[in-house]
Amino acid sequence: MDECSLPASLQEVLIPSLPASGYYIPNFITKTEEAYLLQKINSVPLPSWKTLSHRRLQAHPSPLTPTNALLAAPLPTWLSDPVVPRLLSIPVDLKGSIFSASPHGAPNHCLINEYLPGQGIHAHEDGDAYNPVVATVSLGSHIVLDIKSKKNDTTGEKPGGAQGWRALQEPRSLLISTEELYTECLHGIREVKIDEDLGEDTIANWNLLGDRTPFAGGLAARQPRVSLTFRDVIRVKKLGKAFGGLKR
Ligand SMILES: O=C(O)CCC(=O)C(=O)O
Ligand SMILES: [Fe+2]
Repeated sequence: MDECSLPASLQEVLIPSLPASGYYIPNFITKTEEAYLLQKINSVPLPSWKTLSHRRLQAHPSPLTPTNALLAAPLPTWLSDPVVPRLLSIPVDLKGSIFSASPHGAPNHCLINEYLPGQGIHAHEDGDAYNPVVATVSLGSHIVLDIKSKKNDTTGEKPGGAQGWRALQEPRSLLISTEELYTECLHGIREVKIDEDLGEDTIANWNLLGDRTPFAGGLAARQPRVSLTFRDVIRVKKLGKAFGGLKR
């Protein structure tokens, strides 16, 4: 079977144990769409990749400027279709989409990260260049995203304990982080080849997974994984302005 399955509303796929709104949709894209996206991503000219010490990265339509603005340009169609219209078709609480309240009503930027087994990303926040919604599609492998609160609570304890929370993202799934999950928490991916201790008590979205069988033994070996992270950059500069005004 090669079908995607969408919920009638995002509320149906809210991850209940996270500190604020996180949503998880398994099988958000099909295997055919996953293969197509991977083929397009891997056929870009090599200089389009920015190689970092623990992953490599493409930014579409372009990297942000030093002042965190986006030079106005559409996302490439191969990347936005069908993912973005599908994402916007899911209502939140039966009205509007998860991007309705964001400045452009839709994502205008996508960072593509590639991780080999054993690679990851340190705990960080995505910051205020973006409207606080990030929609991540996973290709090629599962991953465990570690989430922790930035602050201690009033009792001096860290919400979520020292471990924080863990979200398991299956290949072809969509994970959305918004509200305090975006603004008050850090997220990262451990640099391991095998994810361990996977189960109902340790994985926040365990009951929302599409297929728990690959993780039922509590262990899962990672494969190369590519993530598409769609966001709305708040400041967009028209090209004429960015180059000091080409019009006379
Ligand atoms: O690959 C992921 O799922 C996370 C990537 C990420 O946190 C980022 O690009 O800011
Ligand atoms: Fe991030």
